[in-house]
Amino acid sequence: MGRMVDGVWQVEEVGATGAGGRFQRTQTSFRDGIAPGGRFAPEAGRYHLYVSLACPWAHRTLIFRALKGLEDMISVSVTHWHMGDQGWNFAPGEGVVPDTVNGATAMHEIYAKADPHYSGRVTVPVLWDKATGSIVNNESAEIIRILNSAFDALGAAPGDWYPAPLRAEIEAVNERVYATLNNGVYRAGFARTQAAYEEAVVPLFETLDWLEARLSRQPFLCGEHATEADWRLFTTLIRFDAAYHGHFKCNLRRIVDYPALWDHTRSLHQHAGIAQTVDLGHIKRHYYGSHPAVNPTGVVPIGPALDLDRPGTRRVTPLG
Ligand SMILES: N[C@@H](CCC(=O)N[C@@H](CS)C(=O)NCC(=O)O)C(=O)O
Repeated sequence: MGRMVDGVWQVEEVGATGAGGRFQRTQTSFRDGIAPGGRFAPEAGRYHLYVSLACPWAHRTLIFRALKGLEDMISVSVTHWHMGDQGWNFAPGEGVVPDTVNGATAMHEIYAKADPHYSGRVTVPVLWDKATGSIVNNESAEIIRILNSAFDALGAAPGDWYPAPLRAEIEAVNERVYATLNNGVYRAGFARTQAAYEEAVVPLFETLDWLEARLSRQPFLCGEHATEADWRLFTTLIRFDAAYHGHFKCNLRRIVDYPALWDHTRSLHQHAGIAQTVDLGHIKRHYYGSHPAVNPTGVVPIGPALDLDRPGTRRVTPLG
């Protein structure tokens, strides 16, 4: 684990903390879009995704690549699950897909190639442009919106997961889910004080209760149709019982204890192409193995036994 300072990799401890032992996530820095006539134009074969199968933010982008049928248009490299001194890297391992685009052995080389003076965190996902040799975007919330529509004219699969009539509601749900759940699990897990932990974990379970009530009334977060908001929730829910419940001490309840949330999770997991984006082996080995301050032995639990194949009852279709 580490960060870059003026283009040079520096090793540092995982889970950088701020005031009062609170975990603080830093802003991402490459924020371009893909649009006809722009610096980054839509083109089949031009873009490449760097992901970790363990990472919930990277997982969103793999899901959108699958939803939009972009597998042949956008290539992918998958990092090793273990984030050690070199950060995300391509050491050989089960499910690792090496970097055939830049031949990098670690992700910090990709950031240095995009900007030789880059300072900041080296995170996944990264959307890379093979034509200019640079990073288009490294913010998953923006990458999934790019994938949702930028390749439609080139033959991407139909389906708008961020439809105009539902945008305000999607944003409102995203805001709460991001703050208390997607990022809330990290705030609970990386807290260095009892107060910082409780400050994160209490609202986290309030949000799960709120979501359970919502999903008991309607199949998806914004009504009858699945949207981006459901997929953003899904990447946290699918990791919850396997990693966050134990490793990050989010253990008031499990997702399998919430009938509607568990059904929602299984329904999304069973949607075409999605199960192939989920790797619980990478997920468990990454979390339990990469955070020595949280789990010094690095021992990975064998459970839980999750029946992800029990049929979900919600039919996953976008509005548009
Ligand atoms: N805002 C970013 C966050 C991505 C992120 O934090 N990814 C984690 C992996 S789950 C990472 O790469 N962390 C490495 C680090 O912070 O050094 C996004 O959503 O794309």
